[in-house]
Amino acid sequence: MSEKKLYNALGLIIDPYYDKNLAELDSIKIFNIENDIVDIKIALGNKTKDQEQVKLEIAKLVKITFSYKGVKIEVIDSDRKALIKEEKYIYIGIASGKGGVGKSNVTANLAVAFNRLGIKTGVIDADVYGATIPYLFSLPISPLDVTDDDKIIPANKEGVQVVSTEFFMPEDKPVLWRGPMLGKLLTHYFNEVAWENETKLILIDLPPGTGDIALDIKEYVPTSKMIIVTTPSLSASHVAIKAGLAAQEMNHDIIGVIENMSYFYDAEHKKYHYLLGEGGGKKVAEKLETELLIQLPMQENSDKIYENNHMNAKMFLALADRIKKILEL
Ligand SMILES: Nc1ncnc2c1ncn2[C@@H]1O[C@H](COP(=O)(O)OP(=O)(O)OP(=O)(O)O)[C@@H](O)[C@H]1O
Repeated sequence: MSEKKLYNALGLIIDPYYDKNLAELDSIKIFNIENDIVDIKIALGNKTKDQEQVKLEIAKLVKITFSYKGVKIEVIDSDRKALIKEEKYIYIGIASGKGGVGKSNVTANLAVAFNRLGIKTGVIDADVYGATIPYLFSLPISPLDVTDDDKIIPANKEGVQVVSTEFFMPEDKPVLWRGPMLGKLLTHYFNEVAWENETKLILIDLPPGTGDIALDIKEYVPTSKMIIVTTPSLSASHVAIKAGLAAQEMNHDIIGVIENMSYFYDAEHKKYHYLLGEGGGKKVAEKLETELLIQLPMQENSDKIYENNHMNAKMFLALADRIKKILEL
């Protein structure tokens, strides 16, 4: 009887990694008691600190509350694939290193291009400090609805499904406040979004930087891939290389490099102007031993989704098609 009670009580312990209890997550894989020693084999999220917390809770319950002599706890499967249902999607992080290189613009327009190719795509705007995706899509800023089982229903524009921290951030809160909120929100974005049926790709607009969240995605989606955005300039490419190398160290598979704002084409005089220099994208691709996927021109009024017949829209279609082939979609 007490065995059953202990098993039930163990099931109520929360795995902070998923913010769900062990019973819901079906985490207890083996539960055996012999000679007053409880033997537990358990599948947990991949974060050491969270694992230690769960182990401590288990030990307290077994030894103090239920007075067993001893407990053996083994984490047998920290692979979240089995636990996160959304692994059916391909997640692609769009990273840049330096801010302002057009990462959000690329993410939004690439998502539209994938949809135009018939590949249903969602966007997670994880750039808390410069969340621009909702504005690029002209979406109203208000909290998104949730389903009966508490999943976030993405906003939808141009066939692209969008979730953004911006929808949930009170306007008057300072930017500093956003950091602590981020982990919590990201956990939701990777577990609790009601993406439409047949969604294949999820693009993640990452905050600029070479560390923290950009790389932490691995914590949420072990299989996520990366695209690095840079401009041709030395300063941007230098930081992009750092971001890419750090991502590779975390075993992220880098699909390739996008060079944005590569040149300005003066149609009247039929002349190309390389305003930000040349060669940044090529250099990043070489260093990371990956492909320079495309060089996108500078455009006036680029804070938008390009119309179907716009030159940049055509280039984004070609880019989406290239990525589709690389991913064998
Ligand atoms: N191809 C382009 N031609 C001209 N301007 C561009 C181009 N791409 C982006 N921009 C402009 O550059 C600015 C920065 O773009 P965006 O917000 O997409 O960059 P970002 O890398 O996501 O920046 P952050 O990470 O700081 O949010 C915007 O004003 C955008 O309109």
